[in-house]
Amino acid sequence: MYSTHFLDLPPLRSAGGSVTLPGSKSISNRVLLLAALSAGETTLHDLLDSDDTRVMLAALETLGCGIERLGGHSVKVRGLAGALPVKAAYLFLGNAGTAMRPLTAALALLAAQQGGKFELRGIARMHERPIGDLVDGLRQLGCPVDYLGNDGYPPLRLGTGETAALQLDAPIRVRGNVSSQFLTALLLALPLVASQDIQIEVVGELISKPYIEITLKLLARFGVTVKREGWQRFIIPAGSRYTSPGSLHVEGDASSASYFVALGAIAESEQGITIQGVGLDSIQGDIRFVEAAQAMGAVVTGSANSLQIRRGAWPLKAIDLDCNHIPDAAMTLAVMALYADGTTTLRNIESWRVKETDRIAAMACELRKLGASVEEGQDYIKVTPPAADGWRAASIHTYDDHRVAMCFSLAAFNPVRLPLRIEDPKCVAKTFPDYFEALFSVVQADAEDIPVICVDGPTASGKGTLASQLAARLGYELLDSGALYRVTAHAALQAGLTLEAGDEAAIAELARALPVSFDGDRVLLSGQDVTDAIRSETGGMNASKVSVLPAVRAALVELQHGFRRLPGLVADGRDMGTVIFPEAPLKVFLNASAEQRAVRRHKQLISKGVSARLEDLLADLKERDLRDTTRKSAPLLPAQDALPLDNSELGIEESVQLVLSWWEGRRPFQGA
Ligand SMILES: O=C(O)C1=C[C@@H](OP(=O)(O)O)[C@@H](O)[C@H](O)C1
Ligand SMILES: C=C(OP(=O)(O)O)C(=O)O
Repeated sequence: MYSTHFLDLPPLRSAGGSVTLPGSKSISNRVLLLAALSAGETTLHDLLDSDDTRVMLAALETLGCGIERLGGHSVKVRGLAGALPVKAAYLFLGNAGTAMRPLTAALALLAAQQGGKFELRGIARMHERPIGDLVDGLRQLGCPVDYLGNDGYPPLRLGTGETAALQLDAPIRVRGNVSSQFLTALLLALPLVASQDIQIEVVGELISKPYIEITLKLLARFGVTVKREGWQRFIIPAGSRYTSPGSLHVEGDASSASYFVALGAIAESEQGITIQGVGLDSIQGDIRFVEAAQAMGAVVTGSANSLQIRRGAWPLKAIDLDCNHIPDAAMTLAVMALYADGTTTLRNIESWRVKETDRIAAMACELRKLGASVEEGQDYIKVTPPAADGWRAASIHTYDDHRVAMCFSLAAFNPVRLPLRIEDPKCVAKTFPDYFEALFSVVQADAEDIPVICVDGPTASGKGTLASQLAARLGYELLDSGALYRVTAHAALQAGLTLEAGDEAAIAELARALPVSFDGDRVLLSGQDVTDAIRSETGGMNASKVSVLPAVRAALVELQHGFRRLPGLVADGRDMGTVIFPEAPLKVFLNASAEQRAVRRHKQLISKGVSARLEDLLADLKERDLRDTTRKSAPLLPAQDALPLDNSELGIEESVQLVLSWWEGRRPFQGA
């Protein structure tokens, strides 16, 4: 997951390949709760692992449910069979509607039935998301529910600690026009108390109906068949009781699929995009996003459990669509609309206003930043794409809304090839923590569009620390080119070669196919950890020796270019700005006095328990400086356009901030 403050996407060119989607949020949280309420054990496979499911799992554990993590997205749940071993608890449910609403109903009923008292809270936004219609329904049933903040919103107290008589005779009336999750919550909870037939009557128009279908299908998997009359009346038969199906596989998330369906519709591609884990047999309503994408021009084929998408009509065709049945995936249509041949209208989406943020306002604001014309109404949005010269490089504010972050990433395909900034990319953790990794695995940018920051400088100048900090803050790849020379020298010695000119051709041969890889701070050669061996003083001297050999330097060029990957690169070395990435948009030449560098190296060695004499280190360092600056091939020199940074008197954070401010000055997003 990218936990940076922002993630800059370079303009993207094309896409192709296959992604496997994480499990469906809606199914994961429903089956977790159903398994917890059933008798016996249920093993759930391919469960979503994200913020929303973590709060559900933590809540169930707090309530005394046995949860065993089996690894690889499988979890074994030991059900409570409807009995409450823990009668009082405080539960934090983040911003997960699929945890807050169903747990409210289940715990309110169980608290009344068995004498319990529970407090349910979430993040600030959860306390602005309505729950009054559900609470009204629960109060009709005789459940004590108190608002602990504002009336109609969480936090809530359920139960008093005493039992309360439940009134199951009269139909429970629940409004369905704010969120379908209130009806879902009652449907999931009422089988726990169905000593008689229980009727639910939906008042007003029910929204997001396909989510009720998911609920009914999963209830059936756990042995409860609800009778229904259209969308108005639902009857839970007397004697309903949850029975575990033993094990259950969770489908990939159809709402998450929408970003990759859209990608296939937008991006040029030879092979198209394949989505694994969800397909035409899905029980999730958002699978019908495919029809909307087809209407805009996508060419989609599918099987039970996978989808293949290719670009068809281009530009996309503008549509006018009632999106009430696909409220989550419809946000993706609003971004596809940027590539359409006219104005796209998405209707009947008032529920957007009470989700992770006011999504109609948020989408309108961010689409306008990109240059689109947007009209918003209480329950609709109309998007007209920017004119060819009207696109702007935008910094997309994401409002702690995973879907805003995910759908706007598709704006990086803009025809004028502007980069795009996604603020707070970690908000995708709600349902798809590795969204950007998945995106980068199937999209391509032109190499020259992928930004590179070069940090060159002499030994012990602090390049490594500065470069790795910059890479971490920007979410960029890191190339420690010095390590490549160290590994080459190590591999050459292992192969019985000398590090002298006589073996130059053989070392170069070896360097060309160097089986090196990086795993965080660890350096691997043919999968073997060689970090300590190459990071030693001798390792450094050996690197300096092979690095004077021109054939070796040439052999490593391609390997180094290969590190220029999405979303960007910080390259640390001695000739990054002069030879390897001469067109890099920012080059820093880092330096400090030889004495300062020797002192730092000395401290570093002492802290590792290696004894060393300061005078020796200073002499070695001067020797290396001389060799590096006077070698014939790519001597250590600042690039002409490099910015000098003498960090003799600067702390690490000061240097990092300074370079980040230089970088920001070269980005097009100022004032966004
Ligand atoms: O029941 C569910 O799993 C959901 C129902 C929908 O909410 P509304 O019914 O509030 O539209 C949807 O937006 C949400 O992401 C998940
Ligand atoms: C509305 C959403 O979430 P929640 O389940 O919290 O309602 C969503 O995921 O888009």
